[in-house]
Amino acid sequence: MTDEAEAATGAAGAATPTATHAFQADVARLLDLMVHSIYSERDIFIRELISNAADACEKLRYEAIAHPELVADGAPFAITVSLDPDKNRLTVADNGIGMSEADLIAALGTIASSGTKAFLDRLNAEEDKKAEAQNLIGQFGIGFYSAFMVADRVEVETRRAGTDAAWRWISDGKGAYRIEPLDLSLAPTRGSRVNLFLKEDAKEFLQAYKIESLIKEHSGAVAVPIVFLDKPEGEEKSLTDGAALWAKSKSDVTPEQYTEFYRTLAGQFDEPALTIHWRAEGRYEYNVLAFVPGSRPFDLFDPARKGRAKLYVRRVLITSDADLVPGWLRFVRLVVDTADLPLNVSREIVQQSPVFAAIKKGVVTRVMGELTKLAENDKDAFGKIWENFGSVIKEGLYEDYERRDALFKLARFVSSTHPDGNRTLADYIANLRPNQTAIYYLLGDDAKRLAGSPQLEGFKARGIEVLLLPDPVDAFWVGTAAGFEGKPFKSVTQGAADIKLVPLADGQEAPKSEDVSPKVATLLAFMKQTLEGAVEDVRASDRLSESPACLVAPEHGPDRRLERILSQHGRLDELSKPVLEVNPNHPLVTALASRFGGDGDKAIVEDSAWLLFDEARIVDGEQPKDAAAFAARLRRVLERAAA
Ligand SMILES: Nc1ncnc2c1ncn2[C@@H]1O[C@H](COP(=O)(O)OP(=O)(O)OP(=O)(O)O)[C@@H](O)[C@H]1O
Repeated sequence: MTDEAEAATGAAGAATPTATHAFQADVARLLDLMVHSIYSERDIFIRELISNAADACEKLRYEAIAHPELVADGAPFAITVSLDPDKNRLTVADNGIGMSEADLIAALGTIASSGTKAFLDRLNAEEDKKAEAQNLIGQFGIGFYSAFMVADRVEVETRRAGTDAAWRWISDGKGAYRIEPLDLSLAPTRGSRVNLFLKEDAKEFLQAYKIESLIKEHSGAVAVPIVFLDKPEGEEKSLTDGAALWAKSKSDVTPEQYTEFYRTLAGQFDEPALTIHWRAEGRYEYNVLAFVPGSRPFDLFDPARKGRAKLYVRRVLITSDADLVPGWLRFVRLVVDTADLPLNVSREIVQQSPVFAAIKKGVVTRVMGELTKLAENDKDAFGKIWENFGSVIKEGLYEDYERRDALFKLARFVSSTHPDGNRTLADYIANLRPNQTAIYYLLGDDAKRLAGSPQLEGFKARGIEVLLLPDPVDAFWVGTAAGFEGKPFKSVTQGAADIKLVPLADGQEAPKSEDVSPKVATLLAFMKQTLEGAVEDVRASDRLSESPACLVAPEHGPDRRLERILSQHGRLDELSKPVLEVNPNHPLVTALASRFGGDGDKAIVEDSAWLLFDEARIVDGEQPKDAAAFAARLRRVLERAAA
């Protein structure tokens, strides 16, 4: 304990005794990792503490709108980082909101940071946890607890703005922390001081040049000025001015500053894939700085589908969680600052105002415009964005009717003829075959497996391109979209294939399904009878050329993939029966047709009908209908073949 700490405990301890609290189990686990491991990326503690200090200042700036007395001392917001080499101490102090005793218990004993939660989830999912942690830690905003990577004791001295009580939180990061009252004469006037007593192997963080360069590198874009003191009673040195980057003109901002700012904003430590910075002028005026991340944020597929957008009104942070982009753009990280919204109403009311709606619309239009421009001018850069976020942007095809056409122009697809992706619908239309009347697609859950689907064979033979749609959202937009450039979307697994009029790619004439031999027709009728209850129909196919059979949905039934998704989510009780399409020219089918007759042969044909049906299910990614019966049939057929 520091000298001051002892004095304070002595002075105020009599009135309110020191209380010891155990850390929440998850925190204890996290701390154990911090305390016992040496991380190559432990530098990050400084950016985390500065980011908390900046948040504390922004919170107070907001509260002071309704309660100006909270900042009556008139001290400008600042973050001070100071070193005391004799005491082995590094301090990050702020004059922000501060914490009450209850705040301390709620904030510094539990997992508050979403980044920390995600980090722990990843660890849970990994086998070799510690080794993995080392690689991961820099990518997550793991918050306050990162202090224990470099400190063997942390003391937080804090006073909630506007109150007359101050507290000291003390922990060595080993399972418990204590909170004791702090004499006001030793406490900050408002805000917090986070004192780190550095570990033996972390003395490098007492070197002024090291800390200065870390702060400039990681926290240069923080919106509160940062001051540095290399020793007690040393001279204050201003490291950053806390000017709002978004309010500067583009020519005054370097790419490094944009990247730093993106990292603080996104809590993600890669490079932004696209930076969009503009000032809107006209009816409403606002500054926007928006980024498309270089990689997927960990919460991209959270059911809440929330983004991270900061709304400032005249430099006062109103909320870090503003509803400024629709769900399908939730990966865009952005700041909007405007003078056109009122400051003296609640966060909720601000976001219900027509001005807010107009800004939101302006933001979405601009982001869409920039994405479209990038797609035209730099295919590779756009391709990377699409790879990370295409499956999210496609949600807009379903949800945002107004922007659907613009989104269709943006969308990229993998197709049967272009397995590497990057196909636009315009490319598709330019590649239509003679007499082709629709844009064909195949839904599934894995583009690679889709590429091998038997349902594609007849299309391939005719050189018809088929879009392979592997994302769950595809099943929804494709079912509601009217089409593109006058061509409807049509599933290749639904109804009869209407491709007879399209000539084969090799110029040969395709056999027609209606021309099947009487023997095959009899076989199909028998198969239908055998599979009764499991299929709606058994019929000759136009879409197969190599495989003997496949399953498709009835003409007016929903796509089978859509049905499966709905049933997995409990929104459909019963799947509709599929149609088994059989290739009338396949050697297996013609052989079965000619053997069909005697009683013994009937048994083979029965087994074959079920096996073909189950095989088609397996190829579609499903289980055989009855695994034991499937195994018995397969064995019987193999025994015969081996006899
Ligand atoms: N300097 C500070 N002033 C006031 N409160 C603080 C300070 N530092 C931490 N806190 C409180 O402790 C909580 C936990 O901090 P931590 O850094 O672990 O997560 P976080 O900052 O909430 O996470 P995120 O990085 O996702 O925003 C904060 O939410 C805040 O309430």
